[in-house]
Amino acid sequence: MKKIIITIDGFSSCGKSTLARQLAQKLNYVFIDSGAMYRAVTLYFLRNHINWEKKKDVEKALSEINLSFQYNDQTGRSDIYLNDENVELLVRDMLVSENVSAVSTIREVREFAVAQQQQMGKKKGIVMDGRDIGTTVFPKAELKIFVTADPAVRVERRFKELFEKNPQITIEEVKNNLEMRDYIDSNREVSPLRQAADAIVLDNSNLTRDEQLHKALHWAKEKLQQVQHV
Ligand SMILES: Nc1ncnc2c1ncn2[C@@H]1O[C@H](COP(=O)(O)OP(=O)(O)OP(=O)(O)O)[C@@H](O)[C@H]1O
Ligand SMILES: Nc1ccn([C@@H]2O[C@H](COP(=O)(O)O)[C@@H](O)[C@H]2O)c(=O)n1
Repeated sequence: MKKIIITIDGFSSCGKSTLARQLAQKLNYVFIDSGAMYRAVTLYFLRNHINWEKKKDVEKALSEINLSFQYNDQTGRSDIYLNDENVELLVRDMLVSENVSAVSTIREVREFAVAQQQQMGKKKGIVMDGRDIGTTVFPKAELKIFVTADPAVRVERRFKELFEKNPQITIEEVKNNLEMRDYIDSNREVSPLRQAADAIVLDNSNLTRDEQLHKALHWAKEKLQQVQHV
């Protein structure tokens, strides 16, 4: 059976990774959270005090970074590794969230990440979520989904998730971070967050996780049927 590439883009915290992970599981496809790659690069820059305003420092730092995803038996999910260290939890830290969008504006960082993402999709059978997956990484993807949700709903969902790990966190902190990232991501020069012209929009403000999966799975099955006849 022929396989396809599915891209899921959208604003911060609208449920892209949740949907992409579940969809990949149902289809027995690879799931890649491209945001985790930008987060891991940011973690490396912060830890090593890299001055990311300086192109040479960025290039040297990138040459020292190896990113990979490895399956975690305990969680049943793929974790991001930075130079053989599992940093899946560390990259979700607020300090990383505060800096990741600035780091993601850097052309060299994007070229570094995009080249690896395209390599991962060579054999198709992949669901990748992010900001520029349907526009830049896989512009010819068979199925592109652009997820949206009401900003207040997005803040509430992310707050609920982070509060469980850190009861000190405030809703203002979460709201400011989402707004800042959405602004930088949408306004950067290289590969800004955009809805691809051929993407299907999925507003999940009032949908459960199961309902959004059901819709996406329906679109994926339709696409799969079409490509078998080509
Ligand atoms: N339909 C839904 N209803 C309620 N909560 C949801 C729904 N979809 C996802 N969530 C929850 O919302 C939060 C954000 O989801 P997720 O991490 O998948 O978003 P994202 O778009 O990948 O975010 P980011 O780009 O910021 O990493 C998570 O806590 C997730 O469990
Ligand atoms: N394709 C992508 C994916 C992510 N980014 C940047 O990384 C940040 C974190 O991503 P999450 O999906 O984990 O929220 C995001 O805010 C972007 O700045 C990107 O540029 N391109």
